[in-house]
Amino acid sequence: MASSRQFKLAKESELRVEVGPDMPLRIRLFSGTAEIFGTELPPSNWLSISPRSKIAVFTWNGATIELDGVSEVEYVADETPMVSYVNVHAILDARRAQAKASHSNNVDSLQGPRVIVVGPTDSGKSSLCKMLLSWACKQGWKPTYVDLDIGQGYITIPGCIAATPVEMPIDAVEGIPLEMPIVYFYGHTSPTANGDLYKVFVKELARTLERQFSGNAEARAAGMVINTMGWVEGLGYELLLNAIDTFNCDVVLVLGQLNVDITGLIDFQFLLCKSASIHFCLADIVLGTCQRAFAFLIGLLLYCLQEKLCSMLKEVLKTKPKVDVVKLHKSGGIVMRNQKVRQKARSLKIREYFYGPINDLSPHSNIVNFSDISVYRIGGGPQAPRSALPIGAEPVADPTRVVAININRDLLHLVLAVSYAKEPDQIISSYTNYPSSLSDEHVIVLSVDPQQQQDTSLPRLLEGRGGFIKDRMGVMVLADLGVSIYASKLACAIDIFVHCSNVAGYIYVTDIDVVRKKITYLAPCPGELPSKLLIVGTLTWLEG
Ligand SMILES: Nc1ncnc2c1ncn2[C@@H]1O[C@H](COP(=O)(O)OP(=O)(O)OP(=O)(O)O)[C@@H](O)[C@H]1O
Repeated sequence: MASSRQFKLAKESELRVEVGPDMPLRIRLFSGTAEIFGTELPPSNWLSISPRSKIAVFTWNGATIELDGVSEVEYVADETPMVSYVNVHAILDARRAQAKASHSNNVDSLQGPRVIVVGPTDSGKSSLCKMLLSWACKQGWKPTYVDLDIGQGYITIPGCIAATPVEMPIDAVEGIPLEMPIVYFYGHTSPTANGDLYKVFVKELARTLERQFSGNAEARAAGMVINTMGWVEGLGYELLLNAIDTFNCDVVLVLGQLNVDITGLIDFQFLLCKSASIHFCLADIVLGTCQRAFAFLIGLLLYCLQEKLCSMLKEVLKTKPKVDVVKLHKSGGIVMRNQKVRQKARSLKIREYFYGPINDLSPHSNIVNFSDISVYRIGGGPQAPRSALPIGAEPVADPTRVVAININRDLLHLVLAVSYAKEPDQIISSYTNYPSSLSDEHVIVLSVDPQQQQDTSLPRLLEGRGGFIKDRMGVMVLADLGVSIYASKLACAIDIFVHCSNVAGYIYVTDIDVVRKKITYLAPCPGELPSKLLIVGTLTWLEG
């Protein structure tokens, strides 16, 4: 659909648009008021919406919207879940005010709402997060956005766990301005690559935010909005529970309930045929029926997943009366994305990092010698020798071990993170915190020097460097780095803290010259890298 055209929206309706793959689409508020995912459109100005975007322009009181350029799909829908979303916002707003008042009155200071949005893939989690954040900003709050979605990360690039304060409604084109985001580079787009490392980063991020909140009552009262992955079964579910617990969440919003908007589907069907004056032929009817049946089945699947997720969460969280689990409809405008489309979305997000959301940035190509940088992978390598493990236990890979890797052509087309760490052992380091008195809560297997296997005295262990903690065979295992393991039936509760370095940014490897030992990379800005310590995962990108 090309050329300029207008849509008159009645109150509480929305214009849904899917931009084509090649050209941006221009959009303008002609009259009335309207918003894109919680951010109001400025009057009269044309906005350029990036290719492949799918957006909804919603109006509370009625508006006329003008479009200019090519789109794949555009239609108006008057059934939306927006009223339920804004009701959630109103409750969160009241809790923020309560938290602020408790701080000013010097009574026991309450924390602002910590909302986690969960649901299957394509249930509208990121869009709802944007709305809740933008509406909160409109009321003058500065909530913290936490993005745990390594598959379709919004704050920087996929493969990261990140957080940033949001100080103004999120720009529909440019996204969140990133002043000082906290970013940990996990390096993979699936948690199966290293689920333990994912948890380590989640814990570290929660701890860092907690520290910031303790010195900033305003940010604490504004609370957090946490986006999550769409994987809600098996390990995905375990990681959700872990996140709810680690961030001390008190509101769990479960998205995905079936709300099949039949009129929307029919409209969509018309639009697919790309003609307003459509003449149904048999093929159209068959195609339409298949699509409706397919959409219905997908909807049913989502419904089952959401029902199951919601009842599982309610059951598990019933011991925590302060946690509200709320089920919400997903919007009928969301189109399911297949693996290929999701991969393309990831690729666009990485491109956006280097070139900007509207191609307004110029990345720089640089060349360095192999000897000028060091590349590390996190995870892998044996945790401890078999001889040092408890009888019957198998050595496992250490999820937080930092391993130096050889630079070779395997790095080609990978995205690497530039660590803020000064030394390799600062990329991830850990320490233990022993309680002042012992309790019977845990049986701990602690590590000691293999040469002195009988030396299991606590003072000696205090000198050791902690590794990671893992629940195995009903015991907690603390594997020490450089010191191997010995089972000692000590009854005590200990905390292990893992400190991870934030990352400064990313580079993309465009060429490796093994003969001249030189690496060519793309960086967002010119000049030397802020650190020579780089982290690699499995995140690839093919430019173009
Ligand atoms: N009301 C709507 N109308 C049209 N498109 C929409 C609407 N709401 C969301 N979308 C689009 O649908 C797509 C999926 O939505 P969103 O990213 O919010 O889902 P998600 O659950 O976070 O997905 P994922 O599981 O991949 O993280 C996005 O491109 C989003 O812009």
